[in-house]
Amino acid sequence: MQEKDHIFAAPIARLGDFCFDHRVADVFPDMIKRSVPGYSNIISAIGMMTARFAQPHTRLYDLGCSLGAATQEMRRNLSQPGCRIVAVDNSAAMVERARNHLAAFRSGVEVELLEADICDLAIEHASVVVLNFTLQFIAPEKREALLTKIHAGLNPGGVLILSEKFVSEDDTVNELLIDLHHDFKRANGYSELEISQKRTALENVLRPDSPERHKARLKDIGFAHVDMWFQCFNFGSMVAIK
Ligand SMILES: C[S@@+](CC[C@H](N)C(=O)[O-])C[C@H]1O[C@@H](n2cnc3c(N)ncnc32)[C@H](O)[C@@H]1O
Ligand SMILES: O=C(O)C(=O)C[C@]1(C(=O)O)C=C[C@@H](O)C=C1
Repeated sequence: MQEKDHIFAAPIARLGDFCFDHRVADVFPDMIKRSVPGYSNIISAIGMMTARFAQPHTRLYDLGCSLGAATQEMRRNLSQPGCRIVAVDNSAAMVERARNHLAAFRSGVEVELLEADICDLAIEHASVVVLNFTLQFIAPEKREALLTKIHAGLNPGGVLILSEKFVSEDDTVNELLIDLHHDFKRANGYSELEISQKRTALENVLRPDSPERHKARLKDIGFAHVDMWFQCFNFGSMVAIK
């Protein structure tokens, strides 16, 4: 049985910053499904894009893998020979649970699961790199260096799949998308208190960029083809092909 997310259900006197500790890791599948519109569609599409873009004898990276949902979908869709998936997260609680999750599925594909900061990771011989709702948690001043390193580590024809929460550059649309996201959370059973306490806890740690900012940065770094392939409210996913 999956545990249900009640982390922000009761009033919290001293609300700290949101972090990926063992309490979050324990309820993470329920939390992300009820919080991110389109999450399961994005996971499926990561599998579909893996099938298309994986090149034989290359590495595939799942950066900020949490419990390994994207890793598992990549693994299921990988038929190219000699590939290795490198799944990385800097939360010990996530990595510990990801190890158990991934062990529950039989597969011939090699997965290397690392507890590490993706900003310090070497990225080499890559054909597919996934940042599924991870870049938004990286300090804004470190994002360009990380994306530049990913671009350098990708083979020609390789792909970066970048899913993020966005901020709209139009204030009215931004408010609308945030309201619609909160409606989505209400419809998924979150209370007003849960929504507002989580919003406050995320304020200092999840700093979204606009789609325009992401696109311009990826193009400046040198990706040849960049576009949004999915968006629902203020959440979406982009592809960037080298
Ligand atoms: C929203 S979750 C990602 C969800 C996951 N990719 C999925 O598809 O289910 C963000 C993850 O990024 C990890 N993370 C944040 N900063 C990181 C860093 N500097 N290095 C490695 N992992 C990081 C967090 O620990 C967390 O597990
Ligand atoms: O719950 C929210 O409002 C979110 O922003 C969703 C979000 C995310 O985008 O990563 C935030 C933290 C949790 O990891 C799960 C989902």
